Amino acid sequence: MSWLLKTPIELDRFEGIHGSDKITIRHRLKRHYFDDSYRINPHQRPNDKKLFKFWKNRSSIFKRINDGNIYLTDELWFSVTPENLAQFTANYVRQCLPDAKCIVDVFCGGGGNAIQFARLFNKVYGIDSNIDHLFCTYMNSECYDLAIKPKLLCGDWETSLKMLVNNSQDKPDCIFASPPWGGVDYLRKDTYDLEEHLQPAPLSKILRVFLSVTSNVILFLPRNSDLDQLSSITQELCGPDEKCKVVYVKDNGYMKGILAFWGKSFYDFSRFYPEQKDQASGESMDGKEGKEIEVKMGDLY
Ligand SMILES: C[S@@+](CC[C@H](N)C(=O)[O-])C[C@H]1O[C@@H](n2cnc3c(N)ncnc32)[C@H](O)[C@@H]1O
Repeated sequence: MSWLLKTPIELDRFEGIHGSDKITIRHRLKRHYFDDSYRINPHQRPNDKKLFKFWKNRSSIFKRINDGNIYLTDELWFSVTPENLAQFTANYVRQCLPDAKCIVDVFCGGGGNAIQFARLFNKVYGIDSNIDHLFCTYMNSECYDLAIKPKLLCGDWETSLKMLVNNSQDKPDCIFASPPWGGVDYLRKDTYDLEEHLQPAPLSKILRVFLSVTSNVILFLPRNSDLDQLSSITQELCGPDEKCKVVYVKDNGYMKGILAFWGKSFYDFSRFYPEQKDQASGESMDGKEGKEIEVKMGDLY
């Protein structure tokens, strides 16, 4: 079993794994490394036909995917945040929080967002309960030439976040999360119920936990999310005067979802995007209306 000792995986990039979990996780990571599990051959269609449309648009997921060094599980094909959008989000957070050092990406998946945050912030943590996804984040970070690599925590979102806050000297300045929307059927209904369908917990629970750590929170949610619900949950948790800013984000002309922002630093949208005023679909800020923006490469550099 000497290969167990020789893996080039930097296990110290995986934080807070302990006891028997630690041994299982290390073993899994090493096995994936030596089997080269989940590496995408960009020229070969996925076996599952349902993934075909994602494969056709693969360079919008990771622009470097055609170099052959990107890793995805079947689930990640449709859940990684497209690179333009992840880049836009990271740039926007950087502009709004110029002094921020530490960002936590809860539900980090294959690293779409975590990688873009790591380009701009000193400390980035990624949390996910799926070790195969964390392996993909690790490998994908390698091919993005990052000076700062995300630190990864494997475990349930709430326990891992608490562990991070209690055991680390880094105080999160902002939490970003792209929680699972419950599969590709999320558009079947006109309005997406954020309390009933969001996983792994209702919006109010996720938001309550996040806001107990930092007042700067961003969630990536379905485009048909119930905005009245967003508004009432915001007021219930933050008080009647607090606001949630909603930005509708498009990529390639296609509406990908909404970014919901909590925290005063995120309010003044038009300061950064005066040219987008004509596209605004409302005055935003109270969670009932939102602005719409086409995400482009190079925004906010
Ligand atoms: C939509 S994906 C995130 C995609 C990510 N933003 C990216 O760009 O790659 C949601 C992730 O949540 C993770 N997840 C689901 N339930 C979880 C839980 N209870 N605790 C932690 N992670 C969880 C899944 O494994 C999945 O990787």
